[in-house]
Amino acid sequence: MTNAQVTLIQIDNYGPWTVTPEPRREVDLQTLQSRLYADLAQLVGNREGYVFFTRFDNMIAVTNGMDEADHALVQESVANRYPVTVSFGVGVDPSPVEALSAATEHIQDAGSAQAADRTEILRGATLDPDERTDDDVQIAHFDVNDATGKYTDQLNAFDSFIHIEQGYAELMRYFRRAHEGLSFFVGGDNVIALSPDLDAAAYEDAIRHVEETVEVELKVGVGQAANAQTAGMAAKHALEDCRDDGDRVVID
Ligand SMILES: Nc1nc2c(ncn2[C@@H]2O[C@H](COP(=O)(O)OP(=O)(O)OP(=O)(O)O)[C@@H](O)[C@H]2O)c(=O)[nH]1
Repeated sequence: MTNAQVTLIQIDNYGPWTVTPEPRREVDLQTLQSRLYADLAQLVGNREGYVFFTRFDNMIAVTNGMDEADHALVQESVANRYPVTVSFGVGVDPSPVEALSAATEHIQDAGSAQAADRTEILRGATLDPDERTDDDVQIAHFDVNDATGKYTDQLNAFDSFIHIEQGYAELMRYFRRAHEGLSFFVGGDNVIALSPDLDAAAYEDAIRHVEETVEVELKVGVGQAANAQTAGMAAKHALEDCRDDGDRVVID
């Protein structure tokens, strides 16, 4: 049974900061955002979690295994390195959507994303160590079939990008609505999803829907473990099994 611990990461008062005292150079904002993401990926990754960049000013992390003190250390590290701070809301639930909703409520209840006096919030409960199990996190690693042969080596780079993004857009919407999973584009032709306890039929259904709707063919490897890193690595191996055997879905 899954029990996802999801942390919403929000840059504090970032909108006003980007235009104070006047609009800041876009290249500098892009650099700050990508470096902050990279640092968070390391800080959370070193504690066996995953971070997804989503909108960059809001990022979503799978933090099973991290307690409140771990979260506070990450916040402190960001505050020491950057001209901005981050707030964290944490939620736990068998459904990733519900966990993220709880995490979001904690942040929203503390004040607006653009309130100067709402900084470095850390709210919500982490999973009690006694309640942790070896299958709290289900991770699915989706990949477009032969993206290189069909798109990258055939079309111009922008048209390839449109195909990949359309596949992602349809998957993210459908998978959230039909199966309560949260899927995130992670680069190339890859999408990683945080799922509730799903079986192969659910993944078959999602892949069929995307293929029928936007004609993008996917395969998926699925892993389940105590934390995101271990589950994600199992998912990658399952994806290799898909490649070897020509399967669309392999659950580790
Ligand atoms: N983030 C991430 N990106 C990956 C991973 N594996 C591949 N990629 C990216 O995806 C691109 C396409 O690689 P593949 O998915 O292996 O190639 P493909 O042409 O789709 O072939 P098949 O997946 O075997 O059907 C690569 O150029 C990388 O950018 C991964 O594990 N994680």
